[in-house]
Parts: sequence; structure tokens; C-alpha cells
Amino acid sequence: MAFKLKGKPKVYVTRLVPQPGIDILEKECELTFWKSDEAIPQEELLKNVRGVDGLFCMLTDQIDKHVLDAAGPQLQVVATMSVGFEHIDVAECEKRNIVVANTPNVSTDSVAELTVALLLLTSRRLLEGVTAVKNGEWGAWKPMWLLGTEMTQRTVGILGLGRIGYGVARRLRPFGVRKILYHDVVSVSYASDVGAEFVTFEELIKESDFICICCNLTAQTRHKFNKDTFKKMKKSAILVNSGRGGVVHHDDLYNALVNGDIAAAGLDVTEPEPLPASHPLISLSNCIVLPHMGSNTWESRNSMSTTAAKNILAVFHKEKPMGEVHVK
Ligand SMILES: O=C(O)C(=O)CO
Repeated sequence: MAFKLKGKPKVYVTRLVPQPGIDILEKECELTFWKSDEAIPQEELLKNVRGVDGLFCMLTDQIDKHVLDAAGPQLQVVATMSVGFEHIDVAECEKRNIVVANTPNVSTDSVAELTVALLLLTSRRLLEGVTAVKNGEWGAWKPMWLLGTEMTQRTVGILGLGRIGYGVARRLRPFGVRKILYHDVVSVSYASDVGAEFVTFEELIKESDFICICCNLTAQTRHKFNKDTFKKMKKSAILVNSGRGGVVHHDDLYNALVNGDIAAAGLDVTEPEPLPASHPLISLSNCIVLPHMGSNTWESRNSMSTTAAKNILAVFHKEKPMGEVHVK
């Protein structure tokens, strides 16, 4: 059901976000903000959404039934400044005819670049090198010190050959990798652009030297990497996750890294986030943990902000937003 708006529609923005999106919204909407770089506490969110027509949120905000109730029946759109939308109760929004939209495409290059960077950081043991220099451990050249693994002639496995997985595959081809394997819910037509071969999950984990997790978190992918998976992987395998933390069982990963079931891991996403500094994975030299930096570029964040803003306006204009999402 469409609601007629009297005057400018009201939009609540749950954080300080890049200005380009705000400039777009300000022309047509009455904006209020959570004026902080830190996540809004849920009780503040519940208070501040009252009476809004649009909600501009991010992946740290739980947009559940209570928030929708607090907002009221005039709420038309929930636009998240993220690709992921696990934090939104999409089914509940659909029931209430509230459009949910995300920001696909605009962070693809940023996340794909980060994934390759993290793979190199991990496979070439670069952080251990930096740490050794800082700690004054850099002595005379040694033939057996901090040896990593080359990408050349290796098999790369990608779980989830969507936009980001494909972006990773395109960037890895010039490194001279021997094979790119992928597993996904369906085989995808553009796999042939990067010479990627569809395999079963079992084949992917057994044959790959490097595995990049680029998929969403769903009931099917939750803890897909667990103790049984790690036992089947090559002992020399390197695992990189830039998808969602919940795809990996972190306690099992810790054991696999300590017991030598796999060689190393690079994580840009964890479960939970933030991962506490006391978490055992952080103490390991063969595990690099980044603080979810995949889309941390000016280009990506500005586009995420403008896309979320345009999605909100599209709904007010009775048009289809670019990133409308539905219950799967
Ligand atoms: O957009 C997303 O879903 C993110 O994870 C932010 O990088």
C-alpha cells in the first residue's frame, strides 16, 4: 500500500555517512541523524525512528519487528548502506509492504582488491616480515626464513562466484595461476570469461591451494568450513575469507591452524565482529585478521552512500530502487 506523504518525507540516517548521499537526500527530504561514527544503540534507534518514512541504515543496525513497530505504518523504505542485508528482517518488511534495498555492485572492486591483497599478505607472510623488522629481528639474509608460497601454477578455489568472486578471479588470472575452480549454488555463465571450472564443494576443498570465500552467509553456507572441511583440505592450503565470518567455524579454524591441517588463513570478516583482541586466532602468526575493511575506500563508501540515498528517493518517487532485495 502506498502512503501519501504530506510535505517532505522524513528520513532517519543511523550514522554519520559520506556526504554525497546526504546531499542527494537533503534536497527532497527532512533528515535526522545519529551523529556519530559509532553504531547507534538499539534503544536509541527505537526512539529515533518514530514517524519516519525512510530509514537509511547499515549492517550494524538490527532492523527487526520492534524497530518497524517503533517507526510506524508510514515507513516505506529501509535502505542499507551495505551489500549484506542479514541484519534486516526482510520477511517482516515484505509483510508490511516496506521496500528493502541494499547497495550491490558499488563495492565489488574494493572488496575484490582487498581479497587479493589479503591472499598475498597471507601467502607471502608479509605481516610476519613487517613485525620482524619492527621487533629488530631482521638479521643477515637467511635462505630459509619466512618462506611463503607463490601463486604461479597454483589452483585457486572460489566459494561464491558472484560479482566479488568473479572480480577476484579476474585479478588472479594475471598471476599465472594454473586453475581457477569455483563452487556456487548454481554454475554461472561468466565463469568462462576467467576460465573458472565449476566443481563440487568436496572437489573445491580437496584440490585448491588457495581458497577464497566470497559468498553470502545463508543457512547453506553457515559453518561450511568446519573441522571436517579442514581435515579434507591440503595441509599447505591457505584460506581467505572476505564474505561473511559465519561461513567459517572459528574454533575449528583455530584448531586446524594449530594442528597444521591447513597452512594459514586471512580473515577480513569474523564471527563475532569485532573479534575480541583476546580471541585465540589473533595470537597466531599464521592467521591474519583484518577489521572488516573490504569496502573501506573513498570510492566505494561514497558510492554506497549515494546508492542508499537514491534507493530511498526511488521508493518515494514510486520507482524501483537499484538494489531491491526480497526473501529468498
Ligand atoms: O557491504 C557489505 O555488506 C559489507 O560487508 C561492507 O563491506
